[in-house]
Amino acid sequence: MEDVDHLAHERSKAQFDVEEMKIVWAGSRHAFEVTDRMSRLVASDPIFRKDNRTLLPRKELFKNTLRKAAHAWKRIIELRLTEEEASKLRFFADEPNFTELHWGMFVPFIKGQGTDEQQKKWLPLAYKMQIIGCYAQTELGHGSNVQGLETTATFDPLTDEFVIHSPTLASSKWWPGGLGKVSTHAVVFARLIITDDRDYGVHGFIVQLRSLDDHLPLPGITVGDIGNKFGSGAYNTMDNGLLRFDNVRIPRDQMLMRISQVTREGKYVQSNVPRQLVYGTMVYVRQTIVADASCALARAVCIATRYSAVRRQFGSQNGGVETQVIDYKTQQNRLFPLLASAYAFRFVGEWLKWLYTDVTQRLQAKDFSTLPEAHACTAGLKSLTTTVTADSIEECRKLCGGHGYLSCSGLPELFAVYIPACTYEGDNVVLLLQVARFLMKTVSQLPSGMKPVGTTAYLGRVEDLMQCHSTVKKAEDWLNPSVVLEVFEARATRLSVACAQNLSKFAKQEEGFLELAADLVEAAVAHCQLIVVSKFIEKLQEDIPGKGVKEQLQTLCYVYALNLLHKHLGDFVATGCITPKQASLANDQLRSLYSQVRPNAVALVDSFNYTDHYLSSILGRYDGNVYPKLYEEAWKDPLNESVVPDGYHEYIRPLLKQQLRNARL
Ligand SMILES: CCCCCCCCCCCCC/C=C/C(=O)SCCNC(=O)CCNC(=O)[C@H](O)C(C)(C)COP(=O)(O)OP(=O)(O)OC[C@H]1O[C@@H](n2cnc3c(N)ncnc32)[C@H](O)[C@@H]1OP(=O)(O)O
Ligand SMILES: Cc1cc2nc3c(=O)[nH]c(=O)nc-3n(C[C@H](O)[C@H](O)[C@H](O)COP(=O)(O)OP(=O)(O)OC[C@H]3O[C@@H](n4cnc5c(N)ncnc54)[C@H](O)[C@@H]3O)c2cc1C
Repeated sequence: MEDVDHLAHERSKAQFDVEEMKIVWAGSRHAFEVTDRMSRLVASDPIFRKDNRTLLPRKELFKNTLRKAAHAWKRIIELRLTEEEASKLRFFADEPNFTELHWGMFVPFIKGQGTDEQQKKWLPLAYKMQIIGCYAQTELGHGSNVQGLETTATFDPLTDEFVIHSPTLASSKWWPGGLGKVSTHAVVFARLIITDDRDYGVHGFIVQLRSLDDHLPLPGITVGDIGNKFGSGAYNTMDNGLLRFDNVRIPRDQMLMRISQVTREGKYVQSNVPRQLVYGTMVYVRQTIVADASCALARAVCIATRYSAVRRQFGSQNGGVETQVIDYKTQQNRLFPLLASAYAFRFVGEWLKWLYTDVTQRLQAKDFSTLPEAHACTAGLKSLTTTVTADSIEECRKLCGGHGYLSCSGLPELFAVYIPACTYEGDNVVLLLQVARFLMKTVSQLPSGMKPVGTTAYLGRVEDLMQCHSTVKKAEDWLNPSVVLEVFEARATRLSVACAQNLSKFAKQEEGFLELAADLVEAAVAHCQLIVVSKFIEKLQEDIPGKGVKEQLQTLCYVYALNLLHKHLGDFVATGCITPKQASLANDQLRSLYSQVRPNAVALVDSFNYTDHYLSSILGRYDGNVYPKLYEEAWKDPLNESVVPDGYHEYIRPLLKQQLRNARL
């Protein structure tokens, strides 16, 4: 009972309107209403229970996932859910499975790359799940280097077909989710080869893999699961697959032909659009991954914050209660920046969604001017937010001490499910190098008078930003958005310009890129952090209703920015943006901001509006009733089904007897 009181007391200290903050977090009143309804629907349905997930062997685990996915689809149809509601329902069901790839990559790929006729043919089948699709790009030998893929699609003019073939072992498709055991169809990336033996590079094709009658692989197709992955439960609910083609024939009209076409005569026709549009689905998914990062981070932070308020260690005097661990400054210094990051990533995710919608509309009007920026922003922010989120989930585990290591804390499985986000949809370092390429191009165009726009507009003020020195004289001076923004802009500019100057010393730019890659990645990170800070500041310019809500967000914005400044002090001081004295004032200010966050911390994580079902964590329970539930949970473990364990007679008893005999000798 004592623990329950702890959280009620915490909630009573909040200095803002939690219900209004829930709406800010959700993005709108409508989004809040849908999210809330869907999360409760899932939580109240016993088929979606997940407390036994880490204990199931793979085959049972997988079958159970299929059951849940089928049940989710049944509910979506029965309740006539909208696309938005259906996607929320799948999100809260919280179990990686083939439907993510079907709805998240297969359908978007056909929408983005298919002609009107192709969309008319394939989309209705996919929407009704009469076919199930996946995204088969990566191969055993190549993932990052998409241009290096080896699968071939050779046009045969005699039969008007493409022949899909895996010429080497390394060309086997490897990793696609949903491929191993479920998908009937795949979008397959293959090198297009036309009769003249000319290689036209990588293109997307729809290939049927399994019979729609008995689910057996079609002739020429070898397909299976790639095996167990990191952690128990976790991402093993997904059938990541392998796939080989032995001269499999598909009709010509199964090459996705919105961007380029092969005619009946075998002529290659390139529409008047950049060829990079074939990567469009990756841009789309990277943008959704940024939004998901804030959810995963918020989930870990919610668990760690509630538990830190419940957990007490040391400090008891005269038999009184001990100190809540959340009151230790070290705990605050580790936890509150993560809380601030969850909010920061939420807002930058909202902005990125806007950017993606904007670039999509422009592309439809044949305006390709913002495509490079959209690629750089989605790649860079995907990299930044997933790296921070993965590291932060592990930090939250440590913040929960020993109990964080228990499966029932929810953190080990969250970590195991989340960490591949640093790799899929582009390895995070490879993606940062793309951002660096974009920055170097922008800097190199400055002398010709080119005015950068969008997220690189600050580089247009390169001369000022190379010179400026922060004016901060006392700690409170850091509580000024333009002061904060200026130092982040100056640091990003100076790191980029230094890289550009070093690059110019190389005779061949590509050699310079290889040699300076580590510095280039640091410049890219600085640029991406600046985007997050600036979008948080922009969010604060909006009219935000609700008592105290804006003030809390302001505090979190400064925590986010000043903590980054503290962590990357080397950059800020070495590039001369701030002095060591100003850095120390920033740290003083940060400490005082932690004191402002402290009474609001539990309410700030309540604002995520997560159900106990979604959190699946005894440490993060809404009611804070941790110890009795931990005790109860321990007894549910299969090892506790018998008092004396299996194996006692074979292995423990003889050992003990042996010891006894030895002792008597
Ligand atoms: C219950 C919990 C749930 C958790 C939440 C999960 C939800 C989300 C579901 C996710 C499920 C995961 C599924 C995973 C799927 C996958 O992983 S699919 C495979 C993804 N693969 C990759 O991302 C490969 C990464 N590699 C690349 O993207 C590219 O090859 C590259 C490295 C970016 C480019 O290499 P390069 O050789 O330089 O490229 P070129 O092809 O030569 O292009 C050069 C120019 O093109 C520009 N460019 C590159 N990419 C794009 C793009 N996408 N859009 C626009 N422009 C692009 C590039 O900047 C160059 O431009 P210039 O310099 O101007 O020439
Ligand atoms: C859980 C999961 C799900 C996936 N789902 C799918 C899917 O549905 N469909 C699909 O097609 N693929 C999928 N993938 C594959 C995924 O997209 C690739 O694994 C990813 O793009 C990374 O490529 P890679 O494996 O070739 O890594 P590699 O490129 O081999 O990376 C290995 C190391 O080399 C470094 N490196 C590589 N190139 C460079 C460079 N140029 N400069 C500096 N360092 C470099 C990387 O940073 C990394 O440290 C999935 C992967 C995972 C883990």
